[in-house]
Amino acid sequence: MISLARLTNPRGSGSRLSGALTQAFCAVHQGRPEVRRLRVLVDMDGVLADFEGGFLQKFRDAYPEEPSIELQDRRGFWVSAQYGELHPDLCEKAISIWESKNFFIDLEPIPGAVEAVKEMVNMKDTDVFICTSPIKKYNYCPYEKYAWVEKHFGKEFLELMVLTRDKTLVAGNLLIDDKPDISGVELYPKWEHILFSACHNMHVQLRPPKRRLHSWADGWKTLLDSKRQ
Ligand SMILES: Cc1cn([C@H]2C[C@H](O)[C@@H](COP(=O)(O)O)O2)c(=O)[nH]c1=O
Ligand SMILES: [Mg+2]
Repeated sequence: MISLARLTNPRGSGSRLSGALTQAFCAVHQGRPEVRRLRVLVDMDGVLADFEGGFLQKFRDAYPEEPSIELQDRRGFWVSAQYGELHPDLCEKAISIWESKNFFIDLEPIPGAVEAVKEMVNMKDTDVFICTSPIKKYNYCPYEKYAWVEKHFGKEFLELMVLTRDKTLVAGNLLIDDKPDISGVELYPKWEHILFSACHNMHVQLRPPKRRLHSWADGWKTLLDSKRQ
């Protein structure tokens, strides 16, 4: 017979994920009502890792003669599109920056992000996943996204990684993400999208009831509580 521990934790790693499964299994087995857990999906670029700041610094280092865009003048999610409007060549030059080795691993954490997510994973009845879209040029990006999480959070957080180009397929209660429009094959994603403020989306007017998280110093715990039943 397969033991519960083996069923929920096949490699013997004491993860929070297997802890959640164990709790649910025990609750049902013992006839207790299962506690509704809150599942929070947290984006990486622009929410945990400072993509925009890292890009601007590396773009200026690589192309000192070219014009660049101050963070306060960024508009629209796609950096490549805004640089392409300055000059057609600059779209490709911008892309070359995040396609380069060490771009993703060198990104600085967004202020307060590491502390907030470390606290979030330890909250009662809460499951957290890091949900991020890799670029299609896969030489460095997926590897470095894992390495970044290990570097800033620790090995055990690798269990929480979800890499997908379509976040609508991932089920959760909340998706904290800096991209204003998140679309994909699922027309009715399970999550409520919370727009995380970033230089490129500051001027986006949200249609109610859409909500923002202005920074990790903003009330993220209140936000989570608003989704609990
Ligand atoms: C600004 C910008 C970003 N990308 C890429 C870089 C990242 O891999 C994703 C964004 O991921 P997230 O999970 O939505 O944060 O998009 C890009 O290809 N072009 C751009 O201009
Ligand atoms: Mg993002």
